[in-house]
Amino acid sequence: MALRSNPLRVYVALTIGVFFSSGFLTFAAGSGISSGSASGLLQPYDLLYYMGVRAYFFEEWDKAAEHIEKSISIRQALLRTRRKCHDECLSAGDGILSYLETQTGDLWDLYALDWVQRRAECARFCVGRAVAPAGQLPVSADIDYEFGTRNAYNFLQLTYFKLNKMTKAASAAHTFFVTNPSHLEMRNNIEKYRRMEEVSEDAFVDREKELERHWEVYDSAVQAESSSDWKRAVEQWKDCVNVTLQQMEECRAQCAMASKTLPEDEAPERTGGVYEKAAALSLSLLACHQSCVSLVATRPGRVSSQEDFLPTQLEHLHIAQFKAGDLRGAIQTLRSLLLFYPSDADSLNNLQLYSETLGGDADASDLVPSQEISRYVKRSLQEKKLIYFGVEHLNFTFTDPDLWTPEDIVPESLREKWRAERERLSGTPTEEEEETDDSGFYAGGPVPQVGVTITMDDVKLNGTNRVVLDGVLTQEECDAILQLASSATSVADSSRGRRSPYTPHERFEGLTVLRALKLAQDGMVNQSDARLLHEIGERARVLLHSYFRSPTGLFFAFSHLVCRSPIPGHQEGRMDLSHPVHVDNCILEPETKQCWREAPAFTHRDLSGILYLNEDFEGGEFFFTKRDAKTVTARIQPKCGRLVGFSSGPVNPHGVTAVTSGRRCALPVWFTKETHHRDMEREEAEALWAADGQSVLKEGEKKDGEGAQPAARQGRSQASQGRSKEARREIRRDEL
Ligand SMILES: O=C(O)CCC(=O)C(=O)O
Ligand SMILES: [Fe+2]
Repeated sequence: MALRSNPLRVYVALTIGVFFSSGFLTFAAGSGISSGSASGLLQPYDLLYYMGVRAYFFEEWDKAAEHIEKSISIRQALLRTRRKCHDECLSAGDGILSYLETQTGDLWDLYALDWVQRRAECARFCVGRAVAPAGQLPVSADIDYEFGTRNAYNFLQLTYFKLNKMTKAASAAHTFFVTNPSHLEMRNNIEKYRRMEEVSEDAFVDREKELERHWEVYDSAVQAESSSDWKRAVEQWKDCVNVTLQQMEECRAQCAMASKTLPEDEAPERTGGVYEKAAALSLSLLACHQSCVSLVATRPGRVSSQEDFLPTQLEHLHIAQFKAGDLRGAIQTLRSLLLFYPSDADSLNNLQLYSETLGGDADASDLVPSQEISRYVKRSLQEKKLIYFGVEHLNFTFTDPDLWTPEDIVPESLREKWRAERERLSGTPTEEEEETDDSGFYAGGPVPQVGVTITMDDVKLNGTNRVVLDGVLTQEECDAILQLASSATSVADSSRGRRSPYTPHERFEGLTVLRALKLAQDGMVNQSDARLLHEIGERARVLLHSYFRSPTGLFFAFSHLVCRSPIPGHQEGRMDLSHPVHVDNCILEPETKQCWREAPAFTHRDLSGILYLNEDFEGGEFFFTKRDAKTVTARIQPKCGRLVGFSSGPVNPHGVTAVTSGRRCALPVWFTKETHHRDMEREEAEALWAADGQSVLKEGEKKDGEGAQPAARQGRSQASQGRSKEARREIRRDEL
């Protein structure tokens, strides 16, 4: 599992550390919390999860499986309970509704917010009957993240593998992979499970499928549509709308109990008195409801939601109904769609067309919008109205997830503010925005190594914070590293490498410093070559740190020697890239030119470098583009000793053209300014060398005179002493 760059690995280890030192787990174990429901009430699932993870790190596999499974099932039971309570409390506080009809102005808002609270209280009381008090407390953001990213299944996968329960391991692997599709190691693990005789195809089930059912229906609706099977498309789209509405309810049901704090810590002028605090609670509950729009519209493993999710489905549905000859259905669907966009010209035209085709029958009373959609839109508008009241008067912040919200829901004063903001922004040319880099790097510093030259700078590379340096390695050094790559590959796998994660037409071999060291310890590769691999990375670090005038220390975030080679027989008519255009620390959306700095991107990477080792291959050219991922701004042909460096952010989208013959080897290096994101695997290698009496750091210092980096060096050596054990644990977790 390539979790080395995932903050979570650190998190798991740290959490365990904290628990140990506070004696919390000892207390928990002593107090007999070993099952989910000793008292008949649901116990806190987060505690069980921690216990499971602890057992995992102690390699107590049976216990790990038991606790983690229990925490998953208790969490699911908790979600079900909340849903049941949500449904039971739908009418709570409805007495207040009659006041609402008669009140206006601030009093209306007061009553409305009170009504929101009554419902939430009812739900909390109801949940209290089934869940132990500790289980009712909001879980920490870390636990939310663990379950949100399905990391529990990541642990379960290896746990079951160790227990030799391959079917369960495969199912856990698949479940994790659904939300982590770029997880290279899990993909490889899944391939291994597929090759196992005892694992049948049925094993690859998504254990969390219930929550994603609407996507399954969505995809089959699209499929029916693309094969022009209109009758089936109608059924599937109808189903999709219904399931989406249900998922929305599931999601909203969790809000009454979701983590939420009274804004006590905020400045008094912001939170005011009791009324403001109570209002803030109700508002955050409403905002939580609204956020379900985006959550439900985000596919597992994606970061951005599908905009206008429900209206889009209605759009598809009415077209399918029209094609299938169900004009009455089409009219009804269009009327539902018009609830979202009442003045949409296309919908109105279509409505007219359908009505004319149908003759005078179109106004029949049964052709009204669907009740569910009417209720959905009405409720959403009510919520938005209240929320915008809070935005206007109570400093509440809210990002509306919908595109269809009518203007008049937003108070005039807010609209005025937004207009001014838009005008201010529209004066800024987008091109200019593209070129600003807030990384803190500033290209043009000195290059502190004899023989290294600056071949291309920002001007020649048409961009910001980019450089090409030559002469970083000698030919002998390149040859030694290439030899290391070959030896490591022939040891690792007789089929010479795995399929590339970026293209099916290439193989991809990766070698980290730690792996090289271990191979050297086993006598499979030269010890001196393994050390050279470490040392040249360090050389790149010192050069780039200096050239980009980094204001802080730079730590290795990750690095591995990578060779790419074409798979014979898969080369004809290749249109793909060896590495598609991407940005190293965010997810590039070329259509909008946005770059999302969020998982699964390696968001902590700040500076990137690629140190090339050879040129005897075809293709494999490195190129920079603009944010559209199309306009190439510079091209660089790899060769021995050439180092491309650039800041890892959105000013530097880049890619690699297809490697069509030969074998292209390079050492990508990524650096972070944040010490806690540094690469612990690399540190473990350093610690092992140090324990062997071979001071790698000293050698690095001699070579590049990196006296200017005390922070980095200190960080590394401290970590070598204190954290190598954790690092080893983490690595174990990655391997099958
Ligand atoms: O190999 C190269 O030239 C670039 C690789 C790259 O961009 C990456 O691994 O992120
Ligand atoms: Fe990259």
